[in-house]
Amino acid sequence: MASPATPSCYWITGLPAAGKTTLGRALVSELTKRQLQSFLLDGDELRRGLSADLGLSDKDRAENIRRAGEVARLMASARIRVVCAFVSPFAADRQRVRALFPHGAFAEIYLSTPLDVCAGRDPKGLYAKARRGEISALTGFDAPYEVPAAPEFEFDTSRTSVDDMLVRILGREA
Ligand SMILES: Nc1ncnc2c1ncn2[C@@H]1O[C@H](COP(=O)(O)OS(=O)(=O)O)[C@@H](OP(=O)(O)O)[C@H]1O
Ligand SMILES: Nc1ncnc2c1ncn2[C@@H]1O[C@H](COP(=O)(O)OP(=O)(O)O)[C@@H](O)[C@H]1O
Repeated sequence: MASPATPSCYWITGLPAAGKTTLGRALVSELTKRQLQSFLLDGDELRRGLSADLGLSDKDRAENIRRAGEVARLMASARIRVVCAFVSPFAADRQRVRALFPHGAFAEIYLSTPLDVCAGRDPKGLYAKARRGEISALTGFDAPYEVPAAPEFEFDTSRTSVDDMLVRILGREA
C-alpha cells in the first residue's frame, strides 16, 4: 500500500449527479501530474462489467460496494492510489470498505450537494424519470442516503470548485 500517512483510497460518496465522477477524474488527473499512479473506479463502469449481475436493491448495492472495496484494496496493495466514485448510500457498507485499509489510508469524501441541485443538473434524466414514476429506488428521491457521520472531507459542489476541492484533498500529498 502507499504510505499509511497518505490515503491510498479516496472514496467519493453522494447522490446521483452530486459530482462524484467529475471530482474523481480531476483527482486522478492531478495525481498523475504529480507522478503518482492512480486509477478511477466508477460505479457506472463497474456496473457495466464486474457488477453487471447486480441491481439497485439494498442487498445488491451492499454487494456492489463490497466488490468495489476489494478491487480497491488489491490495487492499493500494488501501490496504486484508487479513487472510487460510488453513490454508496449505506454507512455500514462504506465502513466495511474503510476497515479494509490501514488507519489513515482511507479518505471518505462526502459530496453534500443538495438534492434540488442534483435534480436540477440531472444529466442522465434519472430524477425526471423518477418524478414521472418510470423508475423507482432512486437514491435521494425514493431510496435512502445515509449521510457520513465523520468523513475526512465534505464538499457541496454547488459552492466549491473542482480546483478548490483538489487543493483541500491533496494538500497533504508530497
Ligand atoms: N435508482 C437508482 N439509484 C441510484 N443510482 C441509479 C439508479 N438508477 C440508475 N442509477 C445510476 O447508477 C449509478 C449508481 O451506481 P452505484 O454503483 O454508484 O450505486 S451504489 O453505490 O451501488 O448504490 C448512478 O450513477 P451516478 O449518477 O454517477 O451517481 C446512476 O447513474
Ligand atoms: N463542482 C461542480 N460545479 C458545477 N457543476 C458540476 C460540478 N461537479 C459536477 N458538476 C456537473 O454535475 C453533473 C453531474 O456530475 P457527475 O460528476 O456526473 O456526478 P455523479 O458522478 O455524482 O453522478 C455534470 O453535468 C457535471 O458537469
